[in-house]
Amino acid sequence: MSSNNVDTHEKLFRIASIPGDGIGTEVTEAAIQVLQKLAEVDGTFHFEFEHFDWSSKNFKERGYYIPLDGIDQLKKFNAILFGAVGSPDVPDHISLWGLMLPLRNSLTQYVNVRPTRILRGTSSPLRPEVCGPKDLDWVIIRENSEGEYSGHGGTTHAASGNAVATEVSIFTQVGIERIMRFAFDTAMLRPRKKLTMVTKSNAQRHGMVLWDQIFHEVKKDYPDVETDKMLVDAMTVRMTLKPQTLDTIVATNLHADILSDLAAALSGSIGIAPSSNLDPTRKHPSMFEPIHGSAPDIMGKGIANPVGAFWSAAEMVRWLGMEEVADKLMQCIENVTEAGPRTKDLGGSANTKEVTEAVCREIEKQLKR
Ligand SMILES: NC(=O)C1=CN([C@@H]2O[C@H](COP(=O)(O)OP(=O)(O)OC[C@H]3O[C@@H](n4cnc5c(N)ncnc54)[C@H](O)[C@@H]3O)[C@@H](O)[C@H]2O)C=CC1
Ligand SMILES: CC(=O)C(=O)O
Ligand SMILES: [K+]
Ligand SMILES: [Mn+2]
Repeated sequence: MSSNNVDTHEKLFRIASIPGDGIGTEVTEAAIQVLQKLAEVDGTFHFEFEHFDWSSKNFKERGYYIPLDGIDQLKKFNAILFGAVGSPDVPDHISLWGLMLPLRNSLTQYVNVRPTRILRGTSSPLRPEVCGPKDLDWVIIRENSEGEYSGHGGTTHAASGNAVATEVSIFTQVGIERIMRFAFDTAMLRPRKKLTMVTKSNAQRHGMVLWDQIFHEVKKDYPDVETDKMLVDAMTVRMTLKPQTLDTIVATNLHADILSDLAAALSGSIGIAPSSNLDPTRKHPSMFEPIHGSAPDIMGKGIANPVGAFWSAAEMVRWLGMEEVADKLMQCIENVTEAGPRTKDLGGSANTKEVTEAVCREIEKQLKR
């Protein structure tokens, strides 16, 4: 069927786009271009994008990131494509708590899935004998709603010259159990059926001990999953020196935030790493974004690697139920990481636009019916 002959049976997906700041806007625009090309060439589904200008620039003018009815507006969409938030002229805790974290919290996106592997044609900065192309293939399941990013705490006594600040981590049985079950379910779907749980339950003696206990309980329901546990400090060593011993990983909000940036670097670049902020109940839309931030050091230059945003878009397509299309999009992305053009972080000299156009050409070539 030609793309100008619209069939009423074609699926329509309504996507909210929140590009945010810095390179978030650059890679989101690129991802939308790729998704539109995908829909056009495949011809069995459509995307309708609505753009939300919830940026730091508008925050400075209006005094808010998300308008009062903003979360309700988002609830009408099938999914959300997010860029990044953060600007040198707004304190980072204001921008993160003005946009990113309220979205994850209000839409009960309690899981953050962060897969990492070495894409075709790229390599790890680790020595080849430590990490060959197939030696790093992980999925990090990050708790995305509580823990160290609960936002509870305060500052007092500032005027006394001895300020007191608390940053309270909150761990709940419900929150821990649901992330554990998601992690075990994820491990079950992977060939190695292997789950490593990360905590710091030697020094953090309450919340992390509860993590250990609940992990132990939930494990009984998954006899086919091979498990082990690591303290987060030692985990950084194992990720770096024995990457092939890991597969699925579950960790708290903070620990997994840090470990996933490390994972991205070990797989070649922060610029390729995707994430899915999921509401597994599907009551609310889930949100897809590269794991990187707004990268003020390279914003406006047009050189950001869009691959992390493309991979996130592929995960969105998968979440919307189109497994095969998602796989094809990943193949197209990897055909480009393999043959080039590549951006500077992957050792090339191409800009965002050139990589985006190359992926669009691959889609034309590979998906033409
Ligand atoms: N989910 C979000 O919206 C996140 C927002 N942030 C915010 O972003 C701002 C900058 O944070 P940083 O700590 O500098 O982290 P960052 O991820 O923005 O940048 C770290 C380094 O990686 C490079 N980089 C990141 N993405 C890249 C890409 N696609 N292509 C090529 N190079 C890339 C940057 O140029 C920089 O040198 C801050 O305001 C921070 O709060 C940070 C992380 C996540
Ligand atoms: C905030 C942040 O760094 C992240 O969600 O990855
Ligand atoms: K991001
Ligand atoms: Mn992060």
